[in-house]
Amino acid sequence: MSIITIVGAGMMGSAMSGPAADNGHEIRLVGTPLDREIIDSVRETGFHPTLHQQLPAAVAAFQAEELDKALEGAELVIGGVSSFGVDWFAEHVLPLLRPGVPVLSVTKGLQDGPDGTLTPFPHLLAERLPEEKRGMIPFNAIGGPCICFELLERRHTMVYFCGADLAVLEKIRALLSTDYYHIQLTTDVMGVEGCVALKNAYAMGVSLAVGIADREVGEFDAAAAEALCTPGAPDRNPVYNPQAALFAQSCLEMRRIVSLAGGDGALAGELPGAGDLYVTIFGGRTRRLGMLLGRGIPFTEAQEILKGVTLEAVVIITRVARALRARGENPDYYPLLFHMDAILNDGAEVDLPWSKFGR
Ligand SMILES: NC(=O)C1=CN([C@@H]2O[C@H](COP(=O)(O)OP(=O)(O)OC[C@H]3O[C@@H](n4cnc5c(N)ncnc54)[C@H](OP(=O)(O)O)[C@@H]3O)[C@@H](O)[C@H]2O)C=CC1
Ligand SMILES: O=C(CO)COP(=O)(O)O
Repeated sequence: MSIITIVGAGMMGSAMSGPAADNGHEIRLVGTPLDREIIDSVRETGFHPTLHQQLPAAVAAFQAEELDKALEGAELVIGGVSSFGVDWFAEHVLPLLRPGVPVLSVTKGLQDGPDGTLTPFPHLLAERLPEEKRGMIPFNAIGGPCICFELLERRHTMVYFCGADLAVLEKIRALLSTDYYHIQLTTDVMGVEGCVALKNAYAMGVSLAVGIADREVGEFDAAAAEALCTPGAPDRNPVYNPQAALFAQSCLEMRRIVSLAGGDGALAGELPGAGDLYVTIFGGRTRRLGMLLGRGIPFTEAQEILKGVTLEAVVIITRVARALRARGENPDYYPLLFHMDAILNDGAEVDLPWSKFGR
């Protein structure tokens, strides 16, 4: 039995309590200052209000100000924030980490630099460690298709754990592996993290086709809004050829971008790329944004409709398009990405550049 501390009580961080509990560990779930109500609820009844699921009995909940106490004796720290919470994590959590205790993050995203570099979060966090702790904390991440609800329902789920040191990754796998949580290991952090961040961007791109087809059903009214914004609602006008073509184009562009950034581009056709793209198109939140935009709803209006929903696609599309521009890359090599950037950042209408797709 080990102590595992999860920092960030959002949906995915909290869902990691499933495999941790099934391995018999003591689990401490710490909220960010924004997670106060979640922590109150978990403390009172064990119920997680955004996951709408009961957390395992082994979970003890802590408010943000109890972070130091929750980290005492921990053998693994799981970072549960979204890309919007990475600065908070760097500022408030990094200074409290104990040397030698590994971090495993669920966060999917990349940070771009002025020269067009794309940095995965494990590298970014390592750079932001206080001087006296540099090199003393191994940062690792989880990448791959894993919808939080299903992990907590103990559905078969296969992911990668990535980090610089295979021996550390082996130890973390031993803490969390179960007969339903299948974990592969790799030291290709850029490959895995690049793919899983980019799939959020491209899940929006593929879902544009669903919204475009929905235009044929009628005006954008209450029924259309419900069909497009309710998780799991069936498509009103199901069409698959355009989605399949966009899916393939997404894999092609992900391969090019990940290779350019220094990762193994082949992963774009495997679990972190195609696998995670598939699950996000069918089960993720990003899908709703793509469908609304495809329906012809301007981005600012779509944002308003989806207020409160975590949408990382917007950030990743903006950052990666900016990085590719900074590198002087030919936009015709990434036509779907640049079209998505124009829709979000220049108010462009959805008009998929079909003639530019393919090799
Ligand atoms: N949901 C899923 O199925 C999966 C998600 N992921 C990844 O896991 C990460 C978390 O996603 P998920 O749990 O779904 O998202 P949630 O929105 O449920 O949780 C996000 C977490 O980050 C915190 N956070 C957000 N903004 C800030 C901020 N500005 N300062 C401090 N903390 C902040 C949240 O606090 P608060 O809730 O109060 O905003 C919360 O603890 C994402 O990067 C996502 O891509 C990976 C695999 C699957
Ligand atoms: O990353 C995810 C599944 O692996 C979840 O995607 P969304 O952010 O679109 O919900």
